[in-house]
Amino acid sequence: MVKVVISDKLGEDAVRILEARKIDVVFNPDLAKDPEALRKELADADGLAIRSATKATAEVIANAPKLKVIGRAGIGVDNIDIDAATGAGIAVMNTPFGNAVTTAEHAIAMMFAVARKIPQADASTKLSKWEKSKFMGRELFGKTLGLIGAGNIGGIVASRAQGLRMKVIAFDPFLSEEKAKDMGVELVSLNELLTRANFISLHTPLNDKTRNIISREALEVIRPGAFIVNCARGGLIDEDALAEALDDGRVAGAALDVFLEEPAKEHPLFDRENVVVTPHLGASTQEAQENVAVQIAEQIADYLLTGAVQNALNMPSVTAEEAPKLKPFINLGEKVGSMAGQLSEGAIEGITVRFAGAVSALKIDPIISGVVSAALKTQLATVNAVNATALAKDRGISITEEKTETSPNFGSTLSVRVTTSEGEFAVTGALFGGEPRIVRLGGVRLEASVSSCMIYVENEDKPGFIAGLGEVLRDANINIATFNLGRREESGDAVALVALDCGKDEPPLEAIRALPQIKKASTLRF
Ligand SMILES: NC(=O)C1=CN([C@@H]2O[C@H](COP(=O)(O)OP(=O)(O)OC[C@H]3O[C@@H](n4cnc5c(N)ncnc54)[C@H](O)[C@@H]3O)[C@@H](O)[C@H]2O)C=CC1
Ligand SMILES: O=C(O)C(=O)COP(=O)(O)O
Repeated sequence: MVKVVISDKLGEDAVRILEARKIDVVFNPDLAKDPEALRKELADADGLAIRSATKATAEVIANAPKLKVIGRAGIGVDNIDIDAATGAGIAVMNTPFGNAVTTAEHAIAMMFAVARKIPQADASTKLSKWEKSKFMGRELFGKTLGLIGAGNIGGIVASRAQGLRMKVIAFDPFLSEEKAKDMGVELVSLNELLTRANFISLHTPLNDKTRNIISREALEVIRPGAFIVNCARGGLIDEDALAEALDDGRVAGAALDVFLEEPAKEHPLFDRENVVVTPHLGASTQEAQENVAVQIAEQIADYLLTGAVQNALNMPSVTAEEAPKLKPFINLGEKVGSMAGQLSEGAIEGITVRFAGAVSALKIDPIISGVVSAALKTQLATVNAVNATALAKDRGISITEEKTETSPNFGSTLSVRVTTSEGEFAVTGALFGGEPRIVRLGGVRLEASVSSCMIYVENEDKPGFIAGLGEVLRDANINIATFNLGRREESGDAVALVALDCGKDEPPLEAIRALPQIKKASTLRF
């Protein structure tokens, strides 16, 4: 039975959806705080569903041998070691839209809260102090809001702020001028944003480029009296430098939902009058939590049960409708790619995948990932369909795709040409009744199914070869399962693809190579 561990406080709907799809669910939010217990639970788990409290570190991933998918019920994935997951062939998914409105609303609420000192006034009034003159605030109308990051959440914040008649500027190097114009947002440099904005709101992911984007230097040039709102990630702000800027009045106030270390039960910034804080509540509304729980449970179940991929950060998307159509071609691609990889000699420099016929109309990225992964497996132990194309790119191996709508003799064919330092080798396959068949091998036509232990032989097309090969295999007590021959021309070069019942035993390659007509012999494993 497929098993999914939920180690964070996800909405109950997630359990209901997974169980309805006959998945065994372990729902234990305490696991987020107990890495040892989490590791034990993950020893036989296929999926892991989390929010921000669980840290899916390289160590956690290394101890989860069956894990196939990590689903983040939310947006930020900085608590997941994506490189480690990719290396282990684990899909990492999030729910990019489910909590975006809720988080944008929280940022707007925090902007009001800090500008009008609402939490402080609330606490004081409840203590019967009625300090009306103490809580003089600032108006948002007509002020400039500077967004650092204007994607989903930043974009929603922009539209709400425009409704409040704020002027919105943004620093976002990945946002086009055209999109910014559509949003009614002026794109500026970070420096210009810091010097112009009355309010600054952060909405980028946390990564190596954005860590400490509000640095000590940034706080030195910030417009005096500006307010800072952070509903993205704690690591975006240098918290020590912010404390100093708040103390000397350069920053008028800060509203923080997120902190460098969470849970933040004690924090130097908590003592300050001009700081408003919430405990990472950005996504915490009933609506958002229902959305993300339902979405991630469906995405995880779809992936584990049908192969459909939605909102993955480390692999191409495949819809539930596409998945069953793609599955046989992914399987074919793996066989053809593996055979081409195993039969090529020298360091792989390029892989060309040619799609002919009906397959060319399908989504080919997942098939290419399967081909590349299988072809590289002879050279790279850690390659898998999730990391294959990235790994190939890293190593300077070119991946080329070619498509043609027609395939003269078959409904569809898939050809893989592997180019190496020594030359090139091409294999073509097709589906017969949904099963992979090799239909062309090194330029020679034949027709062979693929089995777990095979030998590939190139020989001179002369009488006596088959008898000789049969004798060698008989002497080794290895049964021939199927024998497929093809040749370039009469009495020219021939190839044979022989399936053997050899289990784990190695075929007697040296004896085969010693036969008089043999030019080349290799073992193939699938
Ligand atoms: N407080 C909370 O509970 C929540 C926090 N978040 C945080 O909000 C972040 C943003 O979420 P979305 O808007 O949905 O993501 P998004 O991916 O739609 O937008 C992020 C934007 O940041 C921009 N960006 C990336 N690198 C940048 C850089 N170096 N400088 C400036 N801009 C940069 C991107 O171009 C993009 O437009 C998430 O990554 C997450 O960490 C998200 C949901 C809830
Ligand atoms: O979706 C996000 O990125 C969030 O930060 C929300 O975090 P949470 O699910 O509330 O722990």
